[in-house]
Amino acid sequence: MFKVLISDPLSKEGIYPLNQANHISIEMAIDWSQEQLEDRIAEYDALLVRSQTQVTRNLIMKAHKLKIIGRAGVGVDNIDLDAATEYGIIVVNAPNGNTNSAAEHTMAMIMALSRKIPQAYLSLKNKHWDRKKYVGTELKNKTLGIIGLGRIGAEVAYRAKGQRMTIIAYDPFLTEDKAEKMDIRYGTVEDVLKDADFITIHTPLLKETRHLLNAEAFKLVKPGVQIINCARGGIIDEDALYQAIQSNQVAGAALDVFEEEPFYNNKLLELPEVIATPHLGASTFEAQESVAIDVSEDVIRFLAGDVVRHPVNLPSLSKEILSEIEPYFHLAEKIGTFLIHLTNEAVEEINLYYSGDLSKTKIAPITRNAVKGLLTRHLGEHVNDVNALYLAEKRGITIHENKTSSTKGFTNLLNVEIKTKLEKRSVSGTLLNGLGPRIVKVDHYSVDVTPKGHLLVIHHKDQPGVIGKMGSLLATHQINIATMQVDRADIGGDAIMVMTVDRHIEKHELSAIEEVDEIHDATAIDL
Ligand SMILES: NC(=O)C1=CN([C@@H]2O[C@H](COP(=O)(O)OP(=O)(O)OC[C@H]3O[C@@H](n4cnc5c(N)ncnc54)[C@H](O)[C@@H]3O)[C@@H](O)[C@H]2O)C=CC1
Ligand SMILES: O=C(O)CCC(=O)C(=O)O
Repeated sequence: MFKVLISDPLSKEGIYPLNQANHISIEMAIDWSQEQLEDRIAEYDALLVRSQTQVTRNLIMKAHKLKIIGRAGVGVDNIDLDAATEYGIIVVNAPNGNTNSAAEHTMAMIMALSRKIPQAYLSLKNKHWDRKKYVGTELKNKTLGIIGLGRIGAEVAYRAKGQRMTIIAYDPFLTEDKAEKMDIRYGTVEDVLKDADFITIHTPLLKETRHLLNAEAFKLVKPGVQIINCARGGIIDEDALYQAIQSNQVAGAALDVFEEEPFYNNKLLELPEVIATPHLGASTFEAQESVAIDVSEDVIRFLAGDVVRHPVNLPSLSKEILSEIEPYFHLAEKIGTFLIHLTNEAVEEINLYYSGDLSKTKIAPITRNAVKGLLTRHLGEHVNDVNALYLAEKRGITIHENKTSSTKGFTNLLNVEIKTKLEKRSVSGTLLNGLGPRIVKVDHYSVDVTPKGHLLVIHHKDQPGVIGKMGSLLATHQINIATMQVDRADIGGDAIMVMTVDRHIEKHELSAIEEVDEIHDATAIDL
């Protein structure tokens, strides 16, 4: 039974798939303090959050069973992604479910700001009928500057065009061509700051976007500009915004997000030019149901061993590419496991050569599986495709991926080579149509081995009688041979035997094998 902990309010309808799933139990922790979370997190396999729970390194370090963190929403700035990756925990989010709601909220904020609706409502509630104080600004023919033209930014652009606004946008991925197709003006951040009557932000909170709107930026804006932030607190320097409003450089601001959340005191709210909502951009029934369904389904998929749809700390793959490369994951991992048993030295370099069909496909996920196979022998089962490359890099192991056209007669071939201070070892494998994975080369020896079960790899001198001696020796230890492959460099030279046997071979049995004169070494590999 997998235990899922939900620590922020999620839509009941949205978590229906989790409630229905076999082998999954759900526990709610909406009212738990951070200390309670840290005390109990070790019991859970999955954690589902919105933006409130702070998934810190400290929490992650205590989450010994945790395999997946689901963020019901877009921004993952409340999750320590580096720590999650380091501990092999996959993070998934729900990037599409709240786009519409966040864009609609932004439009509501732009209109409320331009027509001073919240201020007028408050005044009326306080029994004042004041029509002079609340004169607004039309949106028609005004310029809306959008910083961050991703999913939400683009939806805001479409809607603002409905208000007959002119749009200027900056996004590092926006090209002039794309802007032209969307019928908007392409500009730099400075262009947006200088030309816009309203500026709305739709970037994630990142190192590069922290305090993107700061005192320097407010010096560049059109006097009287109005600012909207429905993305993340911290993208605007709140002190600088306060000063800019007080000096009338900025006429007003509509804020859904703040540097510190939740808060009960923020000096910006003392300014009559500022209107605000408590992080409500995604708070609609539709968005909440949709994001909760998306993360619940990804958690179910992941716990069932299937591939997730919206990974944050792993590149996501289209269905087509995944179905093409997934069969190689198993082969790559087995090659890695086989190979690491051929050396007792520390690996310094891993070279992967992809040829045939493999040279035409996306190889990074296959590499991760090979590295996972290589590292698991010494680092244990916590190595997975999320942290394999990170763990290799931490250990100073360099990884080189190569695509080659030479197929050596195979339609697809993966050759993995490791280098240590003293030696270079390599194993190649292929996926045979209809027959599954095969190991076809061990160093320079050709073999044909199904990478499955208990293997015994023996390096020996090519002499009459060695194979017979091995058969009798294994028989005295009650070890049954299922398959055997032999290859040699030259007649009477070095040779290899790769056997599949019916059970795990113990250390003392390997020592007995190595006592045979013609045998150089014997290695047991369980795949
Ligand atoms: N208030 C709320 O309840 C909600 C807030 N959000 C926030 O909105 C943000 C945006 O969401 P989406 O549009 O779905 O994400 P997205 O990933 O589709 O778009 C973000 C865009 O920002 C751009 N960007 C990154 N750095 C930039 C920079 N320095 N300058 C300009 N553009 C930059 C990216 O290239 C990308 O196109 C989220 O990261 C989240 O923090 C999202 C949903 C609800
Ligand atoms: O969970 C929420 O309501 C916040 C949504 C949000 O900010 C996001 O999806 O990035």
